[in-house]
Amino acid sequence: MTKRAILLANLGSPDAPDTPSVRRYLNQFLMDPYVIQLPWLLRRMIVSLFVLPTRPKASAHAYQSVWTPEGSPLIVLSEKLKNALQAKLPLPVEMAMRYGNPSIEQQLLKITEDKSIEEVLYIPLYPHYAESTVTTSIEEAKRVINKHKLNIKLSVIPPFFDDPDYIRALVTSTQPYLEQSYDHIIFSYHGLPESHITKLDSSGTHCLKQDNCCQGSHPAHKTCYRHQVMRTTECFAAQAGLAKERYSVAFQSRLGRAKWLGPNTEDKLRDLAQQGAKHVMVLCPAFVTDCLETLEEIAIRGEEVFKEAGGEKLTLIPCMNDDPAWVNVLADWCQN
Ligand SMILES: C=CC1=C(C)c2cc3[nH]c(cc4nc(cc5[nH]c(cc1n2)c(C)c5CCC(=O)O)C(CCC(=O)O)=C4C)c(C)c3C=C
Ligand SMILES: [Fe+2]
Ligand SMILES: [Fe+2]
Repeated sequence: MTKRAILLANLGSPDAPDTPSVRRYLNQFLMDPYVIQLPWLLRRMIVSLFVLPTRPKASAHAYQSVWTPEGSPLIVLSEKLKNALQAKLPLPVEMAMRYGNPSIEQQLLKITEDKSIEEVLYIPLYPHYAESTVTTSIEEAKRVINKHKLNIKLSVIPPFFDDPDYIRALVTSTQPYLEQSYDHIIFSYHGLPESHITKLDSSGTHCLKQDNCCQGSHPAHKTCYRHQVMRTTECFAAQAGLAKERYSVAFQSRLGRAKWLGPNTEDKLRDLAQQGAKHVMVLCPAFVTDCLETLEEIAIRGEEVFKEAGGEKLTLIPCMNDDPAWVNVLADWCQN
């Protein structure tokens, strides 16, 4: 039988919540051509002239508000997930970050120290397809394998946005919150520039051409982030028995001047408060582990926006993190 190891891959955080560390992290992250999809010189100019002079300080401040004694929430929670999965499996399990540490290079080299490993089952921890998450993680793993001539087969778990096991785990981990009383739930997904989606539509006539283009089936949906988040929402609502008027979809974390997917989460929070909602709950299914974007952007800043507009309470529904239902799903995927 093939001897296999598991490598979970998440996005990554700065090494520390200070301005120089955040500057290094943002430089690595935003100079990735899959993230800012512009020619190198233009990307270099935008990152150096418009992002690095101011954003590292502001982001460091945001990171400080959620940093834990053990480190960045994203890294700490990813590590917990890895440990919970390792406890269920007789195979080596490692966790790597696309940006920062522990790097994909470091972890693939660690795995292949055991010369009997023949295959790495690679799990990018993103339910939905995007070049800025899934593709870049896979390409980085391939680069490392080629660079070090590693003698392993890389098998990749594809985006699992409508996988029934994933949906069931998401509903199970959310259930205690669904039982509370609330006015509305926002499914807040990380946003994307619209061009990241339209450029992958080989027909050139489908993606984002109409409001309802993401419904039904179309070959372009294999790489359509918007379709995939709509499917997750639809499957979740069906499984949890959520009525249509009790939830909506919005997109967070917009950056820069390009046109991003909408509606924007902050605008949605304001609208809901102005329509009289007092208690909103926010679920962020684009992330499987809590991170800056959930703990700071939604639970701290989102709550401020909601309250300033007249709302009373915002509840962030935690990501699946190391919930046993999710760990069991991952363990099944690893064994089959
Ligand atoms: C053009 C910029 C960005 C794209 C495209 C993008 C896509 C994208 N990101 C995630 C998941 C995460 N992003 C996180 C932080 C973060 N994202 C961007 C920019 C883009 N993301 C920046 C600049 C940052 C850093 C923080 C900041 O300065 O705002 C994180 C959290 C990291 C952490 O340490 O906690 C996650 C997770 C997805 C899923 C996605 C595309 C679908
Ligand atoms: Fe991001
Ligand atoms: Fe679409």
